[in-house]
Amino acid sequence: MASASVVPPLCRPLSNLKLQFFPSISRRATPPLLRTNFRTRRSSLSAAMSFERELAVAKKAASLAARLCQAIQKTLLQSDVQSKSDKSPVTVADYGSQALVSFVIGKELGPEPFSLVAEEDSGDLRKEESLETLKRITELVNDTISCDGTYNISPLSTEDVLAAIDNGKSAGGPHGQHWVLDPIDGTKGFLRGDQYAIALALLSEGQVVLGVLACPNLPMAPMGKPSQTSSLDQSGCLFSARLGAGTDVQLLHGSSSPMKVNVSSVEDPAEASFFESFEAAHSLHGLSGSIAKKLGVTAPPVRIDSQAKYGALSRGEGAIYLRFPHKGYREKIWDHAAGCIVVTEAGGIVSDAAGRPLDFSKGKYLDIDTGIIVTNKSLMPALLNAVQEAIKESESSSCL
Ligand SMILES: Nc1ncnc2c1ncn2[C@@H]1O[C@H](COP(=O)(O)O)[C@@H](OP(=O)(O)O)[C@H]1O
Ligand SMILES: [Mg+2]
Ligand SMILES: [Mg+2]
Ligand SMILES: [Mg+2]
Repeated sequence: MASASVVPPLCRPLSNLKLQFFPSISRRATPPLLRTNFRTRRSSLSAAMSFERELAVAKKAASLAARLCQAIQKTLLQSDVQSKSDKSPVTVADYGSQALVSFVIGKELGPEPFSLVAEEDSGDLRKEESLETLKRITELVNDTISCDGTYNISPLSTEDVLAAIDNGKSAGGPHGQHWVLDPIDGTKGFLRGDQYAIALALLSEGQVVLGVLACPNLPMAPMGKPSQTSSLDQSGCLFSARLGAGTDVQLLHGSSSPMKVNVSSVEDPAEASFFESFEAAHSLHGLSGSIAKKLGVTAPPVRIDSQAKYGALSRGEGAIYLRFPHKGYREKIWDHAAGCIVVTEAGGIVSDAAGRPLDFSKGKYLDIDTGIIVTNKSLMPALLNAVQEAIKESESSSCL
C-alpha cells in the first residue's frame, strides 16, 4: 500500500474550483415531487419520462468523483508510484470515486434506498490490514466533498464510506431502476497517466435511459489538434446523454454550456479511422487489423483506454470502435452502459459481432456474441460483413 504521503491535500488545489455549473440541483431547489422515491416518481409522467433531474445528479456525481481521481493521478505521476507493482493508489481512487458517486446519488435522490450496480465492493477494505487505506479514502472523500461545498455535512466516518461503497452491490436486471457505475474505467490508463473515465448510467426497466462519461484526460479539442485556448485542453470532457434527447459535451470542470455532438458521417471506409483498447490483453488487435483491412480502412488504429473511446466517437472523432476480448472473457455492463447511450444518442450504433444490440437487462454481465462493434449507420452493414468474414477466417485458421 502506498504511504499516506502520496495522498494529495485536496483542499489546497481545489478550494477555488467549486462545481458552479450545477446550482440547479441543490437540495433546497428541488421540487418536492422529484424528491419522492422512484416508484412514486414513475407515476408522474413528465418526471418519469425525461430523467432530467437524474441526469443532472449523474453529472454532479461523476464530476465530483473526477476531482478525487484527478488529484490522485496527479500525485501518482509526480511520485512515480505508477511504476511500482503495488497498485494501491488506484484502489484508493476506485473506492473513493465509487463512495462519492454513491454519496451524491443518495443525497440528491434519497432518503429512499436506490439500486446501484458497481464494479467495486468493500470486502478487502474491511480487512484489518486495510485500516490505514480506508482512513485515507475517507479523508479523500471528505476533502472532496468539503472543497466542493455543495453539501454542508459533518465528515463521513469510515463506516459511512464502507456503506456508500457497498450500495453498489445490486445485481441489476430487467425490472425497476438501477444505477450502473464504473468508478474508474481504464485502470491501466489511469496508472500510465493516460485516458480513463468515470462512467455512470441509469437503467430503467432494462433499458439504458441516461449516461455520463467524465473523461478527465480527454481534451475538449479533438485529439491531436491542440485548442487555441489552453484552458480547454486542461479540463477534460463531460459527455452526457438522455434517451431521446441527444448527447452533449461540456468542460468537465468549468462553466461551459453543453454542446450537442454527433458521430462521424463518414461513408467511405478509406476515410474512416478506428479505436481499440490500448491493452492487447483486452481486445484482439490482430482480428481488428484484419477487419479494418477487409473494410478498406487505411488509417492505423487509435489505441486508447476506457470508455473515452465512446466519448470520442460520439463527437465524430474516428468512425469505428472494435472490441474483441480473448476467449472466455465476460463483458460487464458498467464497462459499456454509459458509453453505449452516449454513442447511440449521438446517432451511432452499438452491437455485438452478430449485429444484435447490447442487452443491459441480464444482470451485471452482458450476454454477447464474440465482440462489440460501434460505428455510424452508413458504415455498419459493411462493417458487420467484414467482422463476420474475419471471425470465420480466424476460426478456421485456428482449427488447422
Ligand atoms: N481480459 C479482458 N478482456 C476484455 N476486457 C477486460 C479484460 N480484463 C479487464 N477488462 C476490462 O477492460 C476494461 C478497460 O477497457 P479498455 O481496454 O477499453 O480500457 C476494464 O475496466 P476497468 O479498468 O474499469 O477495470 C476491465 O473491465
Ligand atoms: Mg471498466
Ligand atoms: Mg473500473
Ligand atoms: Mg477494474
